Amino acid sequence: MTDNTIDSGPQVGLIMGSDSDWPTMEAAAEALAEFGIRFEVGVVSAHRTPQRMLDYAREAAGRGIRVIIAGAGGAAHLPGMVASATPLPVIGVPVPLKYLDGMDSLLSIVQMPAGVPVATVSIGGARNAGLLAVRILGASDPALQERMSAFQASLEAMVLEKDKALRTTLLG
Ligand SMILES: Nc1c(C(=O)O)ncn1[C@@H]1O[C@H](COP(=O)(O)O)[C@@H](O)[C@H]1O
Repeated sequence: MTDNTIDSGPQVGLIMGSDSDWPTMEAAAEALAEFGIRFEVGVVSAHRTPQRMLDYAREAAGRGIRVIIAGAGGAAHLPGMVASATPLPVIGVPVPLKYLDGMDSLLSIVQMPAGVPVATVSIGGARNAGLLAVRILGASDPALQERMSAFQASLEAMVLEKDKALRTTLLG
């Protein structure tokens, strides 16, 4: 029997350690929306709400979530801790803060011990996190994969257009 609740529920969980991360994380939401991906957004902190973080990670797969994007700044333990408590793929976004320019977040997220992977994008790379989530979902959804291919073709067309414009400006 089909579980309509799961089929129509969010496919991606977009979480962040604080609402102050939203200006960075918003780009992930935009990318998901561009591809028509159903997603949920929430603040979950390993440091400040450890029980909520564990509950979220343990229940996500059962609710129909298929990919988790987790953004955090500073001592960014959220993505790794979530990955430790779910079998779902977790994409970590290092959020740059006032000090250390996000290097602290990047190193906190990327240096996971073997066995507990977090797919880490660049500092502030939330758009790529959203696009990576689309690609993961597209691996089992040919129509979505086709849309990703079309998006990639549009990138190529955009670059060729820029190349043409630059040459025209420089060479007349
Ligand atoms: N890195 C974490 C975690 C965590 O990893 O559990 N929880 C909050 N934070 C981060 O603290 C920064 C400052 O948060 P506030 O702006 O709320 O003080 C944010 O970038 C957040 O992701």
